Amino acid sequence: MTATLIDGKAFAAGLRERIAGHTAAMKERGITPGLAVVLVGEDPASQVYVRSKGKQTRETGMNSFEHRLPTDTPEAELLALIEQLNEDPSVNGILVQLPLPGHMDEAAVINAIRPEKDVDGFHILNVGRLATGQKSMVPCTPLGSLMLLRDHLGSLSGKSAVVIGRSNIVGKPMAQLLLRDSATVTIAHSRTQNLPDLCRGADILVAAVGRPHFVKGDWIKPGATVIDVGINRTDDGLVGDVDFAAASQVAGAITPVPGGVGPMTIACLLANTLTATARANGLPDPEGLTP
Ligand SMILES: Nc1nc2c(c(=O)[nH]1)N[C@@H](CN(C=O)c1ccc(C(=O)N[C@@H](CCC(=O)O)C(=O)O)cc1)CN2
Repeated sequence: MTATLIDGKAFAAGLRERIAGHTAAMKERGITPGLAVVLVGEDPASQVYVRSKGKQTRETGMNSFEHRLPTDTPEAELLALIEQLNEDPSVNGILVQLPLPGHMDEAAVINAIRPEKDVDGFHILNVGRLATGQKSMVPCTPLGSLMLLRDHLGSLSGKSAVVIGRSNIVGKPMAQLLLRDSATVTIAHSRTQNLPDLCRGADILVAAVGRPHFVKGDWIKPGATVIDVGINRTDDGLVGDVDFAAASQVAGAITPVPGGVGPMTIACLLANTLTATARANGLPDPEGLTP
């Protein structure tokens, strides 16, 4: 392997330490940040993520409120819970774990969260604010990826970036953040023609396509920085969207799976909760936690 390993697990641990410091300072002023996480159903991966979110929230000194609802919960009941959390002053951040059961309208549920408590950054107002360069809540996985990129590369200005994937959770906001840092951004997807050639021109390659080992080693520009957002459970265990063994012979730097972008997602959720708490209390945004 010739590429530098971008250690998201270590970076996330450092970020959580800084968040714990900010949280302790807030608590001295009588303010305790609170994060409410809502899980509908019993998806095994979601249960693991929600458990980790609660644990890490408590470890950083924040209040954690967990709400678990059965799979067949009527949407109206979930919306009523969100309304209750919107009104609760001890709750600064609200997250509804995705995916939701099929009978629920994801957009309606997300948009029921008060935008200033939308620590996922998925509410339509936060999406619009991010796209227009206004102060917003920023989706956690792209925010974490941006932090890793900046830490490794410094300035992203003028770099050529290709984002593979156009989801609302990762691909689109990732492209917005890269653009905001003055990278030249292309969003690619399953219908993009000549994808390997397109990727070969990228200084920064973000793979968020949800297919194991989709990006091959010979798609990578020598020396490029590769961010693998994929989390694919296979018979060989958890693998990313990038063929790591091959890509790490060509790339300049690469995130592993596990231990790359994944741990940054929850750390950035805590960062967003702290930012939401600061804003709710008329305090400046804590340093280094927002783009
Ligand atoms: N409301 C949301 N739902 C979902 C989001 C989200 O940001 N908001 N993202 C994903 C899942 N997710 C957090 O919810 C998440 C995914 C992965 C990890 C992580 O730490 N991954 C580890 C591996 C953990 C494992 O063994 O499974 C890693 O990559 O090292 C944390 C959070 C979908 N839903």
